[in-house]
Parts: sequence; C-alpha cells; structure tokens
Amino acid sequence: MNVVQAVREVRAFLGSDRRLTFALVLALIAAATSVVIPLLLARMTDIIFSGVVGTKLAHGAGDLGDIADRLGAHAGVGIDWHSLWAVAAVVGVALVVLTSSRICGGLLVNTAVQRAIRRIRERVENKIHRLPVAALEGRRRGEVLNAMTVDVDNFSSVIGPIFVQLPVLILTILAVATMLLVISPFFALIIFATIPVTTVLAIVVLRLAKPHMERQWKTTAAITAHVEDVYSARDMIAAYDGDRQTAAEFDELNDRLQRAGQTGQTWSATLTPTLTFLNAIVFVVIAVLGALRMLEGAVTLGVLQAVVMYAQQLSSPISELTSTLPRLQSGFISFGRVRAFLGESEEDGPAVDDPVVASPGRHRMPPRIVFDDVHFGYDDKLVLMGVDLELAAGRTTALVGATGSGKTTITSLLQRFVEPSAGVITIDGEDIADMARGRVRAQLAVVTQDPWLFSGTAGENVDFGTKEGRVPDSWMIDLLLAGLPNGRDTDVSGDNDIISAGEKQLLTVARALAGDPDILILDEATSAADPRTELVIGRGLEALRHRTTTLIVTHRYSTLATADSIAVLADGRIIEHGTADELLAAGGEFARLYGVSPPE
Ligand SMILES: Nc1ncnc2c1ncn2[C@@H]1O[C@H](COP(=O)(O)OP(=O)(O)OP(=O)(O)O)[C@@H](O)[C@H]1O
Repeated sequence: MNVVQAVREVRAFLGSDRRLTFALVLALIAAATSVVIPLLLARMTDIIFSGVVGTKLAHGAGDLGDIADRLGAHAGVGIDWHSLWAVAAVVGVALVVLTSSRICGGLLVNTAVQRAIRRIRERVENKIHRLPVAALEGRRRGEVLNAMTVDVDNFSSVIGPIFVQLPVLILTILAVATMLLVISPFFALIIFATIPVTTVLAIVVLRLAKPHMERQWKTTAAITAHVEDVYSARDMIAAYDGDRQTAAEFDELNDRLQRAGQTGQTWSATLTPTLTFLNAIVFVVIAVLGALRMLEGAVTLGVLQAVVMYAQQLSSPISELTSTLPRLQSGFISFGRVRAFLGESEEDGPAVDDPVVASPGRHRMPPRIVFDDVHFGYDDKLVLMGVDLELAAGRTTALVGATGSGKTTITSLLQRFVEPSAGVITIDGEDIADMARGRVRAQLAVVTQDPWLFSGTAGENVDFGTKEGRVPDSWMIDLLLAGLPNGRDTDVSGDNDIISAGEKQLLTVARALAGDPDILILDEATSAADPRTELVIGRGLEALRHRTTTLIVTHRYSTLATADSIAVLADGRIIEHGTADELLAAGGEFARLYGVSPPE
C-alpha cells in the first residue's frame, strides 16, 4: 500500500470531521505566517544594517562605500525608524497569529483524534457482537484484545499526522522552496541539491523497515494472545508443571519482537542523523558563499539571513516528514489489521444496537420446536445427517448420544450460532432462518457445561439473565442462590475459580430462570452438581416445566429420567425417541448405553 492510497483509505474509513478541517486551515495559516516571518525579519535587518552603516559611512568611502551602497546603505542616511517600527509591528502580529493558530489547531486535532479513537473502539466493540459466534470459537481472545487496544492506539497515533501535519509539511516545503527561489535562485539550487539524496534515503529506509514493522505488530498480537492464554489457564499450567514450556514460548516471541522492533527502528533511526549531517554541510556552504556574495554586493545581509532561516525551515519539515513516514507506515500496518478485523463477515443480527424484541409477557404459550431433516457439518466434517426431532410444547426432551455425536451442535443450531446446510428448524411452525436472530434468542435461555460468569456478585450475574417484560419466580431463584456461601452477595470472579464448579452451575441455572424463558437449553448443566444440588436445580426447573419447552443434553441417567421423552442421537441422526421405560424395553442404542446398569 503506498502512502497516498493509504491516506485515502484512512480518510474514507474515518469519514470527515469539521474539527480536522479547521485544524488544517489553522495549520496552513501558521505555516504561511512562518514562511512570511523570515522575509519581514530580513527587511528589519536590512533597515538596521543600512541605517547603521549609512550613518557611520563617510561620503566617498571608495570601494567599501560602493559595496555598502549596493547593500542599501547610503552615506549619511540613518535608520528609517518609521519603516522599522512598521515592519516590527507586522512581525508582532505575525507571531501572535502563528502562536494562536498553532495552539488552537493543536487543541482541535487532539479533540478530533480522541473522538476518532472512540469511534473506532465502538466499531471494534460492535463488531465483536456482530461476528458469528462460530467465527469467534476458533480465535484467540488475546488477538481480539490486541485489535481493540494496541492496534487501535497505534493507528490512532497517526490520525493527526495524516490529516493535519502531513499536508502542512508538504505545503510548507513547497512554500519555502518557492520563497527561496524568489529571493535567491543561487542559494535555492544549493539547498535543493540535497533533496534527491533525502528522498532516495527515505524510500530505501522505509522499504527496509516495513517487513520488520509488520512482524513487530503481528508478534505484539501473538504476545498479547499468549499472555491471555497463559493467564486464563494458570492453574492447569501449574498442575502440569508447564511453566518452563510456556516461558520458553514467551521468550521466543519476546526475542522475535525485540529483533523486529530493533531492526525496524535501526533503519528508521539512521534517517534523521544522516539528514542532519547533510544539512550541516549545506549551512557551511551557505555561510562561506553567502559571505563572499555579500561582499560582492550580490545579496543583502537581510536576504542572506532569510536564506539561512528558509534553509532551516526547509530542513526541519523534511526531517519531520522523514521521521513521520516510518510512524505512518507503522500506523498503516495497524490500520490494516483493525480494518481486516472490522471487515470480517457478520451475522445478520442481533447486535447491540438492534431494537429490543417485544416480549409477549405472561400470557404466552410454550413453543413447539421441530428439526426437520437437518444436516450440518464443520468445514468438511459432517456431524448431522438428517436430524428429525420434535421438542413438544411445554415438555422436557432429553438428548443423549455418544461423546462428539453432535448434541451441542444441535443446541448451537437452535440458537442460530450456526446454520443448517440443509433442512429446517421451526419454532411454532416458523422457520428460524426467516426470523431475526434477536427474536430467536430473546425466547431462549441457555446453561452450558462451561458456565460463563463475570466479576461481580452472584446477584448481579443472575440479573444479567433477566429479559424485558418477563417476571420470573423469584422464590425459585432464591432457592438456588441459597446454595451459595453468601447467597446473592457471594463474590464471583470471571477469571478465578473462587466458587466451585457445582456452585457455578447453580448460579447459571438461576440466571437462565431469571429470564423466565420460553425455551430452555440445559447442556450438561448439572454435570458438576452433587445429587442434592441436582435435586435443588431439578426443583427450580420443575416450576418452569409447563411454561417452557426444555431441551436437556446429558449423559446422566438421573437427569434424563426426569425428562418427558428422550431422543438418542447416533451417526448424525435421531435413531430412537420415547420415554426411558419405552427405550429400555425396545432394547436399542439407549438400552445398550444405559440398560445394564445406569451410570451414576
Ligand atoms: N467449532 C467446531 N469446529 C470444528 N469441529 C467442531 C466444532 N465444534 C464441534 N466440532 C466437532 O463436531 C462434533 C460434534 O461436536 P459436539 O460438541 O456437538 O458433540 P457433543 O455430542 O455435544 O459432545 P459431548 O458429549 O462431548 O459434549 C465433534 O466431533 C467435534 O469435534
């Protein structure tokens, strides 16, 4: 991506902000003023020089008098105070304009940049909610975290330079170059001689630094992901004495990051000192040739002073430009990463900004759910090959099957985390593929085998499950929460296991019940609970029974025995369906799994 194309893409990505336009105008005013000031100062120097020399010069001072005359000093003519004060006043105004436009421009850029960063973070956050759940499954959390923080920060650090500094630097260079050509083409050409060298140097350095910068940001993301992985699996790593292995992985990444950063920075760091060296040579040449040409009367002292000031004004934006370019390059790499993340395909809802789905309230009927010849596979691996399953309204259906047979996949399909490759799933006769995802999920509450809790109290975690317009049976929730050490006030942490796995399950069941759902999915929801806790959970669910259509995924005989019917999944299909007694009597797959002695 070249710089111009990248700048265009960033502009299109961020849209317009009037603050940045104002800041650009102010920066241009400041640049124009700073270009005029050396001319004014040159005029002041010439007035003072000619006045002082003219006063002291005797008439007929020979060659020296001729030189002084060509430099504007006339024997007997003193300082033109009127002109001097007039020019000094203009210089004063120019300095005030310069300073105030720089201050106001800086403030505007800062506000605009902070707002732009905020908007980008919002887009990344919204994106996370719009990504298909299945797409997040294979992703390392740390990499998403990195896109949200490091890449956004790095990209945002170049927004100001792109929109304001870069155009101002380029225009300043052009304006100063024009001024130099106007006041002294001779010195202008000497100064311009360095520009091809600078340009070639900058291009070479940027090319050499680019792959290292790309590696630097990629490795930064990998390090964030590594730290996240290690942090969340801290206990497992300690239990398996895996610290050495994870430390070695970290060292390897850290080395790679250091090498990439070091090499990239080394190339960038050579640029500015080389340019300073070139400028120093130019200043020596100007000083020597300037003095000679002044003695010849070819330039005035004021013009020479202006040339030196312009040479300075030209060299500082050029070195600023060359030091900005590697920064821009690095920012563009992060921009590419953020944009790639934001460009990933989304689900067609729901998102945080989707309208809230209205609830039918208490006067509702539990729905009838039908899976009709549903096929599904992950990539090339077929998991479901024609599932026909009915979840009767207001009834509890247990789904059993061997490990990896596709039970959780069936619950994912019902939640529209993934879509069937063939067949339909209906809720009360309506194909869920035609319903907004928000509408499907608003009816559901799910308890998975891997409970998710956020840091806070048990009560706050339960309240998270409430749905608008639904009034759950609070006695039931209180009953479940009574099983926790401090009831509703029990501290819960999202990262650390400060409550037991069984207590977590109690809590997530209570959260599901808090939504008073039409459809309840319990996927191994009681796998960690002891028989007494399972009984408590069972009582809680009993209250929901006839208001809710429930799907229980379980291997436990005691849990599935409480269901109204049992469906057996094998080879991608439902091969048996009936009550526990019927299935045992039929002597099929279910009887084979549980018939001999119920696994308790
Ligand atoms: N995101 C995924 N990508 C690829 N394959 C997957 C994915 N999720 C599940 N699978 C595979 O699909 C198959 C069915 O998985 P699923 O989790 O539905 O089984 P399950 O019956 O719920 O198993 P268990 O009883 O162990 O919970 C498994 O072989 C699993 O490895």
